[in-house]
Amino acid sequence: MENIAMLSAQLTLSISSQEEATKQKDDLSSEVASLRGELHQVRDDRDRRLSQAQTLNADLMRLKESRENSCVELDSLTLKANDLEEKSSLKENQIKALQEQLATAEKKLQVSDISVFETRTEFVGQQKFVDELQRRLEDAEYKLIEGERLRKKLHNTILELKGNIRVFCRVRPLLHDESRSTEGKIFSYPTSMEASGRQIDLAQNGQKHCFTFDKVFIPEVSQEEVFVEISQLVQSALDGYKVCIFAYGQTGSGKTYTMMGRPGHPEEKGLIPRSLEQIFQTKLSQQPQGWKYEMQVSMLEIYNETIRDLMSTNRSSSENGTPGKQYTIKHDASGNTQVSDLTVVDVHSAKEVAFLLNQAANSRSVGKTQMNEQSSRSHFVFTLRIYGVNESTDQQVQGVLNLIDLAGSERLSKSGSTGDRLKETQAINRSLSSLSDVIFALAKKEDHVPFRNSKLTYLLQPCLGGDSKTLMFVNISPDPSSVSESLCSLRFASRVNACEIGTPRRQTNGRATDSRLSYF
Ligand SMILES: Nc1ncnc2c1ncn2[C@@H]1O[C@H](COP(=O)(O)OP(=O)(O)OP(=O)(O)O)[C@@H](O)[C@H]1O
Repeated sequence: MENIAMLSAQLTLSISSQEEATKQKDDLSSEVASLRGELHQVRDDRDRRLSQAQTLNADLMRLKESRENSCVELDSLTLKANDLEEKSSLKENQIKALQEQLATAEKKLQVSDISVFETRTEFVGQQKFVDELQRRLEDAEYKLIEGERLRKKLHNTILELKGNIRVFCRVRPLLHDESRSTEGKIFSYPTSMEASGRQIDLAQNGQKHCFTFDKVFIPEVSQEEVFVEISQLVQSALDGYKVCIFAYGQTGSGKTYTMMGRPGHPEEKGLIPRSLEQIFQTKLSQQPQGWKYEMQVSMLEIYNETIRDLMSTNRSSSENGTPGKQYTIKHDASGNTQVSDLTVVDVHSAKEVAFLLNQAANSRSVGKTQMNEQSSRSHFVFTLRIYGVNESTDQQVQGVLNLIDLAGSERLSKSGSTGDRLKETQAINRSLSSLSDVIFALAKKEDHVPFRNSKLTYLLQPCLGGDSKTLMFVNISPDPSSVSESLCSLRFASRVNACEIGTPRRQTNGRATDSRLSYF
C-alpha cells in the first residue's frame, strides 16, 4: 500500500507536474503566439524600414548624382569666376591707368585753358596790330598805285617830249638743246630800286657790260606779262596815233615768238594776236559811246630787198622765177605812204585777222641756216589801219598799228650761210645796217637821213621820222655761244634807246593830211 500510496502520491505529483507543464506549455504557446505577433510586427516594421531604406538609398543616389553634377558645375563656375576675376583685375588696372591719364589730361587742360586765355588776349592785341598794319599797307598800296600812275604819266610825258624810240629788251629762256653754261651766268639783272626791271648786265671774258632800257624782261616773263606792258601803246592806235612795234635780234632769239607766239598754244600767243583781240574788244566796248570803227589789214614781207604781198592770191608768178608785181613805196606830198598794188582787206573781228595771219605765215619765205632751222629770212610787216568816227560828238580818228618781225640780225660768219642763204644774209644785213644808219643819222640830227637806202627804212620812214609812237623789242638769246651777237644787239638797242626822233602826234578830226604813215 505504501507503494500504491507512493505511486498515487507520485501520480498526483506527476499529474500536478503535467498540469504545470500544460500550463507552462499554454503560457509558452501564448508567449510564442505573442512573440509570433511581435515577430510579425517586427517583420512588417523591418519591411517598411527596408522600403524606407530603399527609398532613402535611391534619394541618396540621386543626391550623389546631383552633387557630382553640382561639383562639375561648380568647377566650371569656379573657372569662370577666376577668369572674370582676372579680367576684372585687368579692367581695374586699365581704369586706373585711364584715371591717371584723365588726371594728367585734366591738368594739361587746365594749363592750356590758362594759355588759351593768354593767347586769346595776345591774339586780340596782335589782331589790332595787324588791322593797323593792314590799314597802313592799304594806304601805302594806294599811294604806290597813285605814284606808279603818276610815274607812268610823267614817263610818257618825258618820252613824248624827248620823242624817244622806246626799247624793251627780252631775254628768252634756254632751249632744251642749248648748253647749260658751266662758266656761270652770262646775264644778270640788278635789282636795286633804280635798275630793277630796266637793267641788264652782260659778262664776257671777265668784263661786265651794263645796259639800261625802258624795260627788261627776264626769261621767266610770260607773253601775257609782256603784253600788259604794251597794251597802252596798242590802245593809242585806237586814239588816233601811229604806232609801230618791231622786234630786232639775231636768228632764234625769240622775235617771232614775241610777235606771233607759239602756234597751237593759246596761252603763249604773241603780241600781234593779243593786240588785235584788245583792239576789237575796245571797238565793241566803245560802241555805246557812239564810236564806229573801220579797220583794214595789209601784210607784206621784204625778202632780199623785194616786197612781197602776203595776202595776194596771185603770188605764183614771182615764185616761178618770172617777175611778179613790182610793189613800190611812195610817200605823197602830205606824208602818206602808199605801197602800190598791195592787197588791203577790210576786217571786222580778231578771228578774221587770225585767219589772215595764218595764211600770211604760210606764205612767208622760210629758209634754213645753221642757227635756226625755221628761221624767217625776211622782214614781216603787219599793218592795221583804223578809221574811227563818233557821230554824236563829230569826232574822227585815224590810227595805224604797224607790227614788224625783222629778219635775224646775225653776222655772216655766225650764220654759216653760203649761196642763196649768203645772198639773203647780205640783204638782211644791208637793210638792218640801213636801219641803224637811219637811226643814228636821226640821233645826230643830220640834214640827210638815208631812208632810201633800203626798202625797210623807206617803208618805215614815217615811223622813224617822227610823229609815231615807236617801240623796239631787242630779243636776246641766253645761249653762251651767242654772247658776241647778244652784245652787238644790246649795243645797237642802247644806241637806239638814246635817239630823239620827234614827238608823236595824234591824228583826229579827219586831219588825214598830217599822217605820214598811212597806206591809204
Ligand atoms: N620767251 C620764250 N619762251 C619760250 N620759248 C621761246 C621764247 N622765245 C623764243 N622761244 C623759242 O625759241 C625758238 C626760237 O624763237 P623764234 O623762232 O621766235 O626766234 P626768231 O628770233 O624769230 O628767229 P628768226 O630770226 O629765225 O625768225 C623757238 O622755238 C621759240 O619757240
